[in-house]
Amino acid sequence: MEWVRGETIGYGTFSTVSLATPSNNDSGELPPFMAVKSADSYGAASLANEKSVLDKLGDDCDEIVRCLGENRTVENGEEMHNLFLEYASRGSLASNLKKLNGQGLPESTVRRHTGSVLRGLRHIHAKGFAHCDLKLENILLFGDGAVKIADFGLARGTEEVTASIGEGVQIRGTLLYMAPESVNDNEYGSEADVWALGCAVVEMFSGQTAWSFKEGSNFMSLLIRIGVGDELPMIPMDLSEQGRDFLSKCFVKDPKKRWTAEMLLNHPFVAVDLDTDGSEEAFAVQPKTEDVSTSPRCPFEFPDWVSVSSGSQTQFDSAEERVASLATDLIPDWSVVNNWVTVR
Ligand SMILES: Nc1ncnc2c1ncn2[C@@H]1O[C@H](COP(=O)(O)OP(=O)(O)OP(=O)(O)O)[C@@H](O)[C@H]1O
Repeated sequence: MEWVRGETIGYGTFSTVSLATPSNNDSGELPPFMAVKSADSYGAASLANEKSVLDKLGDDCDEIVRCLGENRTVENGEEMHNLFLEYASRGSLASNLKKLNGQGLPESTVRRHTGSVLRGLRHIHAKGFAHCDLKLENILLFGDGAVKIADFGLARGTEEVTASIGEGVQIRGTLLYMAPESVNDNEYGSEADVWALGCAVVEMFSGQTAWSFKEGSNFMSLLIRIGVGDELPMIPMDLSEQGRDFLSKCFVKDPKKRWTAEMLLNHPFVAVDLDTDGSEEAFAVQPKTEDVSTSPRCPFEFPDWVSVSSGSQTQFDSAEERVASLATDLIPDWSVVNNWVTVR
C-alpha cells in the first residue's frame, strides 16, 4: 500500500499513532483517512499480536476498530512496523473527558457508550479472547457516532487465563483498571474486562477514576485495596439506581460471580435508553445471533507475553503474600503518564 504519514494523533506505551492517507486509492478500497500505529522493534510483538487478534475477531462487529492492513517502512534508518486502522475522528473517550475538566458525561450518553462497549466485549469474549487493557484511552469515538474498542496489543486467548507458570509475578494493563483476580492470581480472563468496564463507566459518569489515587501515592497500597479485603471501587451516589446496580454486578470480587458481558447487555442500565425528557424508552440491545461459539475455541498462542517478572517465586499461599511480593525492588518500569500508572 502506498501511503503518506500525517500528523501524530496519539501515543501509547508501544507505539505512536498518526494520521495516514493512501496516496494511490483509485480502487476506492481504502478510506481517505486512516490511523497508522507504528512501532520500532520494541513494540513489534505488541503490534503483531494486535493484528493477529483483530484478524481472528473478523470484521462483523461494529464496536471493534477495523484493521485495514499492515506494512513495514524504514524511517530515519530504523525499521518501523505499521498497522493501519480505521480512523476515529473524534478521538478517545479519555481525550473527550479531559476537555470537560473533571466533569463527567450525562448519564444517557454513558448508557449508550456502555452498551456499545458491551457489544464489543461480547464479541471479543465469544471469539475466545479477553482484551486485557480496557480503559477510556482505548475506547474510540467516530464521526458517525459509533463507539469502538481499540488497542488489542495485550489481548489474549481466554483459554490461557492464568499467566504462564514459571515466569513469576506478572502484571499487564493499567493498574487502576485491574481486577482483584489479576492482582491476586495473575488471572486475565473475560471477567477482568467486565471489572475494567465498571471502572470505565464510573470514570465516564463522574470524571474521576473509580479508585481514589493521588499522583505520588503508594502503588502498593492501591494493589492491596484492589486485591485484598472488601473495599470496592467508588460507585457515584448521583448515578441512577439502575446505574449503581449495574456497577454492583461489575464490581464483584469473585470473578465467577461477576456478571458476563452477555448478562450485562440485558441489564436495564443499557437495555433502556433515557430520553432527554427523562422518559424511558426501550431500544434494541438484542443479543446478536452470531455464528460464533460462546466458549473458547482452539488454543491460541500468545506470541510474546509482555510483562514484568519479580523473581522465580510463582506460588502464593495468600493474596497478601502475592501483593507483598509485588513490592520488591525487582519490579521495573512503573510508568506514570497523565496520572495513569501503567505496569508492563
Ligand atoms: N484508530 C484510531 N483513530 C484515532 N486515534 C487513535 C486510533 N488508535 C489509537 N488512537 C489514539 O492513539 C492513542 C494510543 O493508541 P493505542 O492505545 O492503540 O497505543 P498503544 O501503544 O497500544 O497504547 P497502550 O499504552 O495503551 O498500550 C489512543 O489513546 C488514541 O488517542
